[in-house]
Amino acid sequence: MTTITSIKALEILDSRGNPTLQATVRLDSGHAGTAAVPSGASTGAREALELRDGDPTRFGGKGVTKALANVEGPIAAALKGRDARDQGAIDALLCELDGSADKSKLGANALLAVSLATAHAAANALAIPLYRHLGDASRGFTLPVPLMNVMNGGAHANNSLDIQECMIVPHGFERFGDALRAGVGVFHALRTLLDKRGFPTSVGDEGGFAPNVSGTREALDLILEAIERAGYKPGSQIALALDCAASEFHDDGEYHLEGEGKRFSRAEFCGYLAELVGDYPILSIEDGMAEDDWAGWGLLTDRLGRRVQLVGDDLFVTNTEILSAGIEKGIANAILIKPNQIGTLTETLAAMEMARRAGYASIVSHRSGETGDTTIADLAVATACGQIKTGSASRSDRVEKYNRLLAIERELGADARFAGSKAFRSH
Ligand SMILES: C=C(OP(=O)(O)O)C(=O)O
Ligand SMILES: [Mg+2]
Repeated sequence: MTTITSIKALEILDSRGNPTLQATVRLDSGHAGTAAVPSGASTGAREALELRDGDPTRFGGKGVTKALANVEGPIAAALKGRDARDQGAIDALLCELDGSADKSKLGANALLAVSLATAHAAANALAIPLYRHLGDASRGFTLPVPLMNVMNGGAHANNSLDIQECMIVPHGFERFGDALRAGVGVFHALRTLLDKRGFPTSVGDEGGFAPNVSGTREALDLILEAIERAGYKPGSQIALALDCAASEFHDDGEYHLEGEGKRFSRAEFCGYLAELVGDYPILSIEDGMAEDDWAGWGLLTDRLGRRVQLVGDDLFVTNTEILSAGIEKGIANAILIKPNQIGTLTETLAAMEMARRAGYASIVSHRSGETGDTTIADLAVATACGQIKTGSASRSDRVEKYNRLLAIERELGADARFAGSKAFRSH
């Protein structure tokens, strides 16, 4: 009933207009599962490789013809006849087929599209939602707190803001739907406020506004004002989070905030972030130091690790080998989870489990180049990790994930739990 009979791939477009892969896995029962892979802009150097064609005359080298051929060729041949319910064995076979440390032979995009589509196919054949197929009903299903990126900067917009993401965190609510409604209310209030102050209200890659503010503080002041104008309490109901994506402005051992005209040593940048934490209700800072500056990460964790969530994205790239080294050294206290950084669902779940055992939080995340695929919403609920980062409320590629979470909350009814403020209590 769940034996794989065929695998097909389709080149589709992501939210930046670049080609990406969608795979469909069919089973002998007649059921099928489809999934599409996203694509990052501020990628970590140690991410699994996204296979691109490199032909500059077609989509500037970003074509996926080779990855598509790998799905329909060697991957389909090897997986035909396998049981889609055995995700671990399917993913192990995918890794074995590729055989490289960074998935560069077949491409992490080819592998992930098939890995996720297999999970969807199995769930469909079993007639259960994906979160039930991936999760453990005995642990219960928990809706995550949304980390909503309302102000875009860095590699995600062409404005003056060096910090890549300024997010709102609606954690002080009883239900996911209430938290989302509050977050969206702030987004609308921020649009009105920016318009009033003469800023453009066009948006960046993740759907947040992208004004030319004078620096991080002006961005955070505007967001705090929007929270109040929307009728919510900053801090206790809606807090703030940052993704510095600091690897993007780390050069020659220094951190350069070009938009603010400032350069910092690692200790000074640590001090800059500590002052922000002192002055604003910031719950979480992602990539506050560059991925190759582990000494900086040590400083930052010593200074702020007991007060705020410190998230490794480019730092850990959803990779258990790198995460275990970080845990050993005691750096950061949370990991961002992006399935396409590692290439299979099983390896993604392994990173989340390793984090959980070490007391590190996991935040399931989109990429800046997205599709309508909503797998990450089910993944966040299935693992009860408590947090999801999937952009703002103004682009359908982001809204799809929020709408999927609303549907799950409705479906779970009285069994639906919301992670709320508890998601941040470990620090
Ligand atoms: C989502 C992010 O951006 P990208 O997909 O460009 O890495 C991020 O850095 O957390
Ligand atoms: Mg990041």
